[in-house]
Amino acid sequence: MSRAFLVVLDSAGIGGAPDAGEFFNGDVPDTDANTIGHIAQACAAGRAEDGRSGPLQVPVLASLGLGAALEAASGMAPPPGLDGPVTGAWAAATEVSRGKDTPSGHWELAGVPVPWDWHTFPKADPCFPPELVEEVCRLSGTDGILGNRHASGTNIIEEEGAAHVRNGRPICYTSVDSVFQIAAHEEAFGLDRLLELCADLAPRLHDMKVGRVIARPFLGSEETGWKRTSNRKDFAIAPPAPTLCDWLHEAGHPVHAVGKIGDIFSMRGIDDVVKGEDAELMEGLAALADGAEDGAFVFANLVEFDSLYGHRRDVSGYARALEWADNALGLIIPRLRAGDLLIVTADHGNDPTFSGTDHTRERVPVLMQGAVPGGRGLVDFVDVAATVADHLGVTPKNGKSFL
Ligand SMILES: O=P(O)(O)O[C@H]1O[C@H](CO)[C@@H](O)[C@H]1O
Ligand SMILES: [Mn+2]
Ligand SMILES: [Mn+2]
Repeated sequence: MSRAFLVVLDSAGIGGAPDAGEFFNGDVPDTDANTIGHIAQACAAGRAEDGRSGPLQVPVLASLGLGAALEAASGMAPPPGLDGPVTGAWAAATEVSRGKDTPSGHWELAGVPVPWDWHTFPKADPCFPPELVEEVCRLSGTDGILGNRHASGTNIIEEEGAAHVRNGRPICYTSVDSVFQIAAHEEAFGLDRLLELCADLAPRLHDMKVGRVIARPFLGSEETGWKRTSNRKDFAIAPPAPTLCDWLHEAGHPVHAVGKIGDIFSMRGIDDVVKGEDAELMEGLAALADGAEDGAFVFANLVEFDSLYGHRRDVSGYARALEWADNALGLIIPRLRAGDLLIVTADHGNDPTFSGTDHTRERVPVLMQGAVPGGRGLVDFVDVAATVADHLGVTPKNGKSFL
């Protein structure tokens, strides 16, 4: 029996979402956002020269069909670096869930579109209701909170880090996503205390249809600067129905998660999880390519495209990360066995050339190694789940297989 590997490059969208005009960064609709397309254009124009140079160098993703998927999704002619011959199987997928966030994207890729409207907090200052603030204070034993507004996570640590270390109040903030995020110093506040606070708060926020409470621990000082650590933890609402992980798990297939996947699916239908920074996750993925059992499903998320570069609007950084991942995937592919299927995709966009600091509503690439080569054109997110299930001999509960 063969295996299936589903790798999500978090936020690597390819533009063209038909409903992008209904999603915003500040006052600007996401209509023209195109994460991969705009990064490739910036690279080709010499506008992404920090730590790298010239056209985007992603020969593996390009030969799997990234440029073709980009063109099918958005009509953009593939820029230099994405314009070579295609030998893989590819598609461009459209999302229907009403959120441009990580859980919506992943659940729908796993066969379960989100049936509800997420609760988001108003772009006001303060943005959280007083009862919620009281609950945070009660649970954390503090006399107030810091933040209480929409913010970028790295900016708010700059703004509130010193006060936090002085008065011990947790830094609470949100974004256009359905999230309640708490940043706290690992030593001054305590990592375990932060994780416990988030775990205790999560049920109340999930009842409000807030998708995630996210612990954002950091270290450092005002003098040396602040740095977020990889001890981030997402306390996500559970998927509304059994997902691809459950379909396969119930049919007796081992399911291995890499990265945030365990949190996103509340560990449902998942046997074990590899954690760490993206470089460690990529090593974990390579080890699973070598060692995962026959019939296994390996589901990986690489988050740093989004967290380190997309939200920070860092075009060179995003391009460097894509080039690094392309090289690493090129080393993993030869380690796959005959009959294995690898799908590389994304969960939403986060165009680093775009206005604001939030995700962007986009179509995503579906690049396949191990399927019959050729283009499948425009498909649905749920078709990815159907394809993986079909490949492993399990009848999909949703979607159409590409095989
Ligand atoms: O700016 P940071 O803290 O990275 O936050 C970002 O990360 C959140 C969860 O992925 C998003 O909703 C966005 O707010
Ligand atoms: Mn994401
Ligand atoms: Mn994000």
